[in-house]
Amino acid sequence: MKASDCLFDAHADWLVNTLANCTNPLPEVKTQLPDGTRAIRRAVGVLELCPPTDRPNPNHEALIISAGVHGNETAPIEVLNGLVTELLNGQWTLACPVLLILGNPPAMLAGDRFIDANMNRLFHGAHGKEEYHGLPEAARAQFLEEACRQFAAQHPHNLCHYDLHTAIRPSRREKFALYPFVAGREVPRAQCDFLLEAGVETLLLQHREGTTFSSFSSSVLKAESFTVELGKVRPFGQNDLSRFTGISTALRRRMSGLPPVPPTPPRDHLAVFEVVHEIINSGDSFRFHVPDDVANFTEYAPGTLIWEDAEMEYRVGHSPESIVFPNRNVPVGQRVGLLIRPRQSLGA
Ligand SMILES: O=C(O)CCC(=O)N[C@@H](CCC(=O)O)C(=O)O
Ligand SMILES: [Zn+2]
Repeated sequence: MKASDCLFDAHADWLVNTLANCTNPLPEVKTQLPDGTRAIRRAVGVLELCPPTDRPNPNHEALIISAGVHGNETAPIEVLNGLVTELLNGQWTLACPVLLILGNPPAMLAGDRFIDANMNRLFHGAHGKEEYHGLPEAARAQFLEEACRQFAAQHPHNLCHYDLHTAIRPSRREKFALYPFVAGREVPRAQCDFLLEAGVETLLLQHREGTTFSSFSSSVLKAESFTVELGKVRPFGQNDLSRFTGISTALRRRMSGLPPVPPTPPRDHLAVFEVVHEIINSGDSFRFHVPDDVANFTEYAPGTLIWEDAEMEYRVGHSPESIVFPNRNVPVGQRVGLLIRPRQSLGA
């Protein structure tokens, strides 16, 4: 029997198995690949793979790679599933322990960002809030946190987490990563090189801890974590996967333990931005003056009115500011968008 037949249903791959069982509490299944790699399906959409202990791990690292935390962001799901299929077919050999996650299977099946609550606001303990009590997405976020905690306890050194997404809007910078805020933390050079290798030429430094998956793994597990935006949201089967070869090649290189490649373009090519202002839906009187169809990284001139409510307004400050993730359709108290500006250096 093939390893994939044991982990999934016969003739199914990981994604098919995940979608077919998205509301089933699947039991844990363990198997071994012909090369000795241990493979554990911890739950629906959660796979842990560990090379034999005598195999070198040249980059001395462990990886958490997640996709599908938003169910309609399908390209990264297809990328990750493709890597799992190659690995289980023996096309290359795993060098480091990996925890691979398809975040929100019911939303993936529905083709929606989420079912009841945006799962990428439920991490870092937020799943325990009263308002989310009893929601399957809160239970899933809690489960994923625990799976990551256990993985991190076994592999505490050089743990990295890449949470792969695609954006709702088009973007003037197609691929960009967000670095969660942790006081005093600076972005390691090797991570910048990896982003460039993956074709991600823009980095946005977050300004405060959040309730995203990457913020959780960064703050709690001390991982080097990034939310990586790889293009635009499209339904399953409608992605041009040739636009995602950068990330899949770079992740395959990391998983198979090959050495880092010198950055092309050179490291200085990484454009770095910082958050100037986080726009929050303040309630009934909140008015957002950014049009619905504006692209990420659209720049606004000093003095432009961005939002107002009964008590205050926000205008762009002395230098231009760009909008990222504009979305007026979020619950009161949640993020409507970020205003950002270029930053001269990483400070690292
Ligand atoms: O395009 C959008 O408006 C959202 C795309 C998306 O899901 N982005 C993540 C970013 C998470 C972070 O800030 O690290 C999200 O909103 O959850
Ligand atoms: Zn997303």
